[in-house]
Amino acid sequence: MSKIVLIGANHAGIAAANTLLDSYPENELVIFDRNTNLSYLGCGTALWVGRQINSYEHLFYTNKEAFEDKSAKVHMETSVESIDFDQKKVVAKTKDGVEIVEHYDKLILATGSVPIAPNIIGSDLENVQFVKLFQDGQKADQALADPNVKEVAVIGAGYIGVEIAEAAKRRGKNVRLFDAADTCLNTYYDSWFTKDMDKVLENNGIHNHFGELVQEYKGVDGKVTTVVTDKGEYAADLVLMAIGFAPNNTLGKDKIETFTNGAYKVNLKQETNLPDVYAVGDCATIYSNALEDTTYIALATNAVRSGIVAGHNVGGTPLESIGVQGSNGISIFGYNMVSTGLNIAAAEKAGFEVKYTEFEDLQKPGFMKDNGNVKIRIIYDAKNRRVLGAQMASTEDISMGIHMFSLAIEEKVTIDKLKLLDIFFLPHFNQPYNYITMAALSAE
Ligand SMILES: Cc1cc2nc3c(=O)[nH]c(=O)nc-3n(C[C@H](O)[C@H](O)[C@H](O)COP(=O)(O)OP(=O)(O)OC[C@H]3O[C@@H](n4cnc5c(N)ncnc54)[C@H](O)[C@@H]3O)c2cc1C
Ligand SMILES: NC(=O)c1ccc[n+]([C@@H]2O[C@H](COP(=O)([O-])OP(=O)(O)OC[C@H]3O[C@@H](n4cnc5c(N)ncnc54)[C@H](O)[C@@H]3O)[C@@H](O)[C@H]2O)c1
Repeated sequence: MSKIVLIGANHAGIAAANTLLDSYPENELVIFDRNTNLSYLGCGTALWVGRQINSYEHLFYTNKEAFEDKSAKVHMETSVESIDFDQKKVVAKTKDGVEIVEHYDKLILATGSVPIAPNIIGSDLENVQFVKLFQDGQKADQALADPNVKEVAVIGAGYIGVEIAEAAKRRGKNVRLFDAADTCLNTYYDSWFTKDMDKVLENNGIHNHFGELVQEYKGVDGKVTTVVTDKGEYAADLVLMAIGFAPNNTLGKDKIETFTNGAYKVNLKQETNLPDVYAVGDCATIYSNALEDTTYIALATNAVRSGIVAGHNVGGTPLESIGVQGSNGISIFGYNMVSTGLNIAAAEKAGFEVKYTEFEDLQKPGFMKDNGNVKIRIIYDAKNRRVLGAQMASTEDISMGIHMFSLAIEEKVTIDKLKLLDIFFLPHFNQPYNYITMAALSAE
């Protein structure tokens, strides 16, 4: 029997805890989390704040009691302040200032990520906030309910920014979306796709300010009123900041080996360089099959999988992660985009000699009603023809197709293997000369 201490009870920590409690109940598990809630699905923030779903109630999928029922000791609203890795001891403080000391045989760090705080004057003004925690969602929701809040500025047109800009627009606000890059979602998609999403945003009334750098927030009586950029000044009653996540590495950064961005470096078993210390989710690195190297990708899906892997290793069953492709998707005003692996910029940055093939067509035969256009691009290594990435976009639900490319990247499939791949045909779903086949066939 081992005593296991787990720090952080959100998606990664929960997956690790459930794996341990369900498969290795003989161990003792102590869980710490500094928040009031656990298991909040951030992916639902924009849906709820934008009133595409009525409330936040179902955005939590478990609670403290569920872990206590399985005999875990759970300390909520208790922040771990320090770890003595030599003495195998963690020191935590409850919200009332009471110190708790726990020794461990094995430690799992699941402390997640923190939003990157841009260095902008006036960031401490009222109604300037991040969009990460449930509490952030509540604050944004309340601000949007205020009829005096008419102008909303969103900083960062990545996944959170684009989603929350849509939400604010759905709440009837005048929305400006700022990004340093010259298009939205630039880290996930090539401009052939992002330019379409830029148009979708504009057509739905969002003002895109791309290639524009925010420099200052000005306010009156402590409350934000204005966003100042290198190109102009704009009224803003609410500023929502989303320029990415950084790993929350405060507890271990001095002792544990870290990646370039500070994430705890882990191997395929989620082990850090310190014996009996594991790291999972957004605070840790991950192995990318596209890069064939270690990288950092903050996604709930990765968090859950890494938590399961760590849970088994800590429990005593050796298990290696199979790596990830960073598969992701977004749906904005009915326009869907999905991607996996590397886009062209990321592949070139990683040193690949890149080729790509693309195709655009109706999803279904022309005689079918309710039919939409589909765009697909497949990126491959010019030298060994290995698939490195894929992107697809449509008003249709094309989401499931990207999983095939995820597996293709994982299994190092070449573009040529996809040319005559057996893909079924039924008019309700696709065309006999479907877009995946057509893109692959036309690869140079
Ligand atoms: C608005 C939004 C939308 C998103 N949408 C998606 C999506 O659609 N798909 C997707 O795959 N991903 C999405 N993500 C990303 C996803 O939420 C994160 O990748 C995921 O939450 C990572 O889980 P985690 O458990 O590693 O870290 P976190 O969720 O950051 O959790 C870390 C936990 O550790 C606790 N903690 C930290 N330090 C301490 C300490 N010292 N003591 C005690 N407790 C501590 C925190 O309180 C927290 O509960 C979204 C994120 C946001 C914010
Ligand atoms: N649908 C999904 O899968 C989903 C949804 C939300 C969040 N997430 C994940 O959560 C994490 C955080 O999301 P996010 O949207 O904060 O990050 P992100 O990395 O998706 O986007 C950050 C954006 O901010 C921009 N940026 C960076 N510095 C800037 C600056 N100084 N000024 C202006 N713009 C700047 C970047 O160009 C980028 O477009 C990501 O890993 C994301 O994948 C995923």
